[in-house]
Amino acid sequence: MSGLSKPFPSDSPDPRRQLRQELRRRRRALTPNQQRNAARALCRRLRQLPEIRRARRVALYLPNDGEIDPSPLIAWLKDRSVRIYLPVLKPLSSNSLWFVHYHRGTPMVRNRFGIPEPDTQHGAHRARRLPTWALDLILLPLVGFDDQGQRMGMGGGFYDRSLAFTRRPGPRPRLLGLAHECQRVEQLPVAPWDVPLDAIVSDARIIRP
Ligand SMILES: Nc1nc2c(c(=O)[nH]1)N(C=O)[C@@H](CNc1ccc(C(=O)N[C@@H](CCC(=O)O)C(=O)O)cc1)CN2
Ligand SMILES: Nc1ncnc2c1ncn2[C@@H]1O[C@H](COP(=O)(O)OP(=O)(O)OP(=O)(O)O)[C@@H](O)[C@H]1O
Repeated sequence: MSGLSKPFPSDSPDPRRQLRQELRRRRRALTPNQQRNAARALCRRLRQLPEIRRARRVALYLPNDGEIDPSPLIAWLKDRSVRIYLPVLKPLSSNSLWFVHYHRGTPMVRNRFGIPEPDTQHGAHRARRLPTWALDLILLPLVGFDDQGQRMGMGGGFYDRSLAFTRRPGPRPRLLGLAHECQRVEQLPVAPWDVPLDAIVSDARIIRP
């Protein structure tokens, strides 16, 4: 690897990586009871937001690694005839995401990180995939956030790559980042590829940048 593409010399630890580890450790330390209460408080807040009340097509995620759980919303969304989508790792290591319709009976497989996702090996998947610009709303899992509305993810750049188009004019989904309140930090560094969010919602607050 050339020295230029390396953000930090290999003999000094990357501070972003250390912070990510610490924030992931915090959310994994939450008890099942704390997780359940946080998910309820989060979903109560989300149900009040215009972004979600207006949406017909919503992408969410199945929680992993202690992430705050948006799945209590699923029944409410279905009652409103909202179509639900899940992120799927795009094959051929482009490190970006597809969004695939998720319903009762969707065949699921575990991706390379062990997270269940709709099985795109099945012939029907093309029809169930929606171009990302056509979603009304994406709920993104966050590892960290700050009061300015900046976010940090798992570090793969999957969401950033998949949402880079939102900086250009044209139709685009609203973006809400979701996190536990314990993932809030004073200030996160901003990277040039970081896609701005419309809001961040935790179990304790809503931040609109
Ligand atoms: N629930 C959920 N689904 C999601 C994401 C997410 O963050 N949360 N993603 C958001 O991008 C995508 C998957 N991205 C991920 C990126 C890294 C790791 C992860 O655990 N990395 C390990 C290293 C694992 C390995 O390389 O074998 C680690 O950092 O410890 C997991 C998911 C799509 N689906
Ligand atoms: N639009 C993009 N095009 C190419 N590479 C990108 C893009 N966005 C991010 N990346 C790369 O992805 C890597 C991870 O980015 P970063 O640490 O910001 O991830 P993250 O925001 O925590 O993850 P995620 O977006 O999956 O939630 C960076 O090294 C960056 O170079």
